Amino acid sequence: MDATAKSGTVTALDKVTRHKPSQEEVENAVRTLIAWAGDDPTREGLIETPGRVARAYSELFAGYEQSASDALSKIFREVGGYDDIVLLKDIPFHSHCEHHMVPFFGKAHIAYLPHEGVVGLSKLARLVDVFARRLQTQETMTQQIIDALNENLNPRGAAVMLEAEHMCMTMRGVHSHGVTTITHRFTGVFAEEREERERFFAFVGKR
Ligand SMILES: Nc1nc2c(ncn2[C@@H]2O[C@H](COP(=O)(O)OP(=O)(O)OP(=O)(O)O)[C@@H](O)[C@H]2O)c(=O)[nH]1
Ligand SMILES: [Zn+2]
Repeated sequence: MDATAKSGTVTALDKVTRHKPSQEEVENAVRTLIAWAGDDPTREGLIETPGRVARAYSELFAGYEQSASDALSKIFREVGGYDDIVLLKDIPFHSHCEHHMVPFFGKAHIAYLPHEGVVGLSKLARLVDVFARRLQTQETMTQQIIDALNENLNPRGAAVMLEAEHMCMTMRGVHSHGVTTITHRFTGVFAEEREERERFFAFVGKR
């Protein structure tokens, strides 16, 4: 799959493979940016910076090497017949906007109504991380998370809400501080039944 496929829906569940530039190419690119910003990439304080930035990028964009289906592959079917809502709220995430490559960060709230079993709770936080650690828009990330839930868990319903602050609006450009962007998607029973949506909003404290 090429990098453009990641903004799709179902195909977004898999790892994104693409030509990976060499370490030398990456470090040269960072040197160019430092010089373009107006500093001297050969001065002592900056000499190791290109290597550090490359290591930091490996971590911040590790999501390209991961897949949502790996995170959600283990299903527990023995839950004593439990089939009511499973909701994780306030899952912290940090991502980067694809327009400016500047951080946006906030909280994700995820719920599903089990059908064929449940997943380990930590896996839902891992799922958010897989997509957060890529270049994103908040809308795409919201859609990718709910697609992954539906694809891997086949739940009776799924709900995802993200609330985030975008540094590209705070630190530059319009300089609007304290703005929270909220995105949400509902599928299955959550999309069909207002009562279920209300329950979701009540649990996440948005009612
Ligand atoms: N819809 C959406 N927009 C985003 C997201 N992150 C950043 N943006 C916006 O992307 C837009 C890019 O607009 P452009 O006009 O192409 O770029 P720009 O000149 O840097 O825009 P300004 O930020 O207004 O200075 C801006 O309005 C950002 O606020 C996101 O997750 N979703
Ligand atoms: Zn931006």
